[in-house]
Parts: sequence; structure tokens; C-alpha cells
Amino acid sequence: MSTPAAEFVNVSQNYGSSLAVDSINLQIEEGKLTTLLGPSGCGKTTSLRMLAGYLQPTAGQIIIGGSDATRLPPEKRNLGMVFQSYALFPHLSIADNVGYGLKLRKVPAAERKARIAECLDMVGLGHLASRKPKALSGGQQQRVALARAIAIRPRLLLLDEPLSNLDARLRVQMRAEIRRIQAETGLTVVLVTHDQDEALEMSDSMVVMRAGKIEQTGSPSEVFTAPASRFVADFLGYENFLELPGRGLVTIRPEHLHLASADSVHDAGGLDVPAVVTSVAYRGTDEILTVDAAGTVLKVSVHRNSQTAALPALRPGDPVRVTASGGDIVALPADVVPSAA
Ligand SMILES: Nc1ncnc2c1ncn2[C@@H]1O[C@H](COP(=O)(O)OP(=O)(O)OP(=O)(O)O)[C@@H](O)[C@H]1O
Repeated sequence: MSTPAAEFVNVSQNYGSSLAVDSINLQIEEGKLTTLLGPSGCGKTTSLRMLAGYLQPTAGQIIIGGSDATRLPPEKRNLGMVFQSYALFPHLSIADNVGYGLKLRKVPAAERKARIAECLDMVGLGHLASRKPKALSGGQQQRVALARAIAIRPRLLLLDEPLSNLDARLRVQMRAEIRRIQAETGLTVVLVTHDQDEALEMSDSMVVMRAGKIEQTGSPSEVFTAPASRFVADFLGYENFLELPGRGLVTIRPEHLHLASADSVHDAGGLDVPAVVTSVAYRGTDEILTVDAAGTVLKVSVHRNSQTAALPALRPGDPVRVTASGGDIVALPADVVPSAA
């Protein structure tokens, strides 16, 4: 790999006696989108703030572009940042908001104008350049914040939960938009999120954190198809965990479990266990059935389509067989429980 855009070397952060980030080592690849993913309190924001220079690591080094940046103040790191709250200047026009960092850097007026126009076009807001932030929707304000961060041509673009204040539909739309902008500009982006779907959809590389440590890194498909622990699997929505004789702990997604019927999948390396239906939840095109297989609770997602519509409706108490094909059974290494910090 060429020189990483940024690197954490044995980086820790203590808040009093609590260890928020515990000796992490991480390389951020140039020109890629890396997400820091994990539940609330796992240390994502603390890591990003150390990368940005707003927080000094208690131990370790932050390397940016191959040089030690641990002691560099934020303004010397040439980074663009977008937060959950857009933090636009209310009294400035959209164009002046986007051009703010350029003015600070004494970029000549003509070039400033061109870059403002280019960045606003990139986020589809060229026509609103003269408006004030309060005359824009939340999604539009977030786009302005993005344009402002990109305008300075940062070495790294850091995004801290940038989509979490947007409604569900806009959030999905903005994921694709950030991805497109990243591809067009070739920027190195580090995104903090607690949303696994967002991370899976947007990342080149995912970093799953837990209690201040890195639990797994890899491409979305690597992490998704081979979670390194029960914690990662759980976080990615694998709901069924069971001990299989000779195979140890495995997990199977609800949509990969089938209720035995004439067309159910069953192969030699697969699963086939008797169970009893305990509840049925209707979810539009899907039904989530909870079944009890000799004391193990399993969730089975049944997709209602033209083939399954004819299946008889199941009710609590009905006996069933639960099957899965061997390829859908994911083996999990023994989980490492973090020591109490
Ligand atoms: N200023 C602070 N003082 C004391 N403890 C803090 C401070 N900031 C964060 N922490 C603690 O450090 C740990 C990591 O926090 P951090 O904000 O990095 O987590 P996070 O993964 O970004 O969570 P969230 O998604 O909720 O923002 C948490 O236990 C948190 O309570």
C-alpha cells in the first residue's frame, strides 16, 4: 500500500480514569472512504477529534500524509469537517459560507468565486447561492456544509454523523451523493456513523469499534460475510446465534432461515431442526416468525411473494422445521469480552 493518508499509531485517549480510546492502530487509505462504525460510546468521535486535532491523544501518534501531526493544531492540518449540526454562519449567504475558509486562506477573489460556484454545483445548490441558511431545508443546509468543507480542497474530509439529523429518505439520498462527490473529487473521507446500513453502503473500508478498541476492519463485504465476533455480527443485524455440534457458535440471518416445506432449501452441510412457532409479526411484504428450537430462540423472515403467498398462515404453537443451507451458516470465532475500563 502507498503511504496512508493518515495513521493512528498506538493512540489512546483517557477522560479522567475512563479509557475512551485504547491503543488503536489504524491506517486510512488515500482516496478511499473509511467509516468508523460502532455503538454509542465506543470511541468513534473521540478518534475523529484526535485526527482533526481538537483533542490531543493521551498516548500515541497521529500521522497525516506520512508526517507526525500529533502536536499540530487543527488549522495546520488542512482538513474539512462536517458535523451532525451543520454549523453554518446564519448572517452569511450560502456563497459566503462556502467561501469562508477560502477567504481565511487569502485565496484571490476570482478564484474564490470560481471554487464557490464549482462546489455549490457539486452539491446541486448553485441556484441558491445568495440565500441565507435559514431559508434552506435541513438537507440543503447539510449540502452547504459539505460544499464548505470541500471548497478548501482538504487533505482529508472528516464527517461526524453528518446524516443523522435528516429524515430517512433524505439520508439514503445523501449517502449516494456523498459517495458520488468522493468519487468525483478523489478525496480521502473518514466518516463516523452508528448506522450499519450507512457504513455498508458507503464505505470502501469499515472499522468496527467496541469499547475504545478496533474489533474488525475490512471491506463491507468482508466484514458482512465474515464478522470477526458475535459483537460485530450482532451489530450488523445477525439475530440468530446458536451452538452447533462440532461447529461451535454460528449465526444465520433471519432471511436465510427457511421454514420447511416442499421447496425449502436443505443440504448436507446445512441446518434442519424441529421448532415451535412462538410469535408472528406482520411487516408488509415480510413476516418475522419467532420460533423455539429446543430452547434456542430463532427469528425467521418469510418474504411474501407469489411463491410463498400460498403457504398456510402459521400461528403460535404450530410445529415447524427450520432449515438453512450450509453456505448461509456463518461460523464465529469465540467472542472476546473487553475488560472493564
Ligand atoms: N469530554 C468528555 N469527558 C469525559 N468522558 C467523555 C468525554 N467525551 C467522551 N467521553 C466518554 O468517552 C467514551 C467515548 O466517547 P465517544 O464520544 O468517542 O463515543 P462515540 O462512539 O462517538 O459515541 P456517540 O456515537 O454516542 O457519539 C464514552 O464512554 C464517553 O462517555
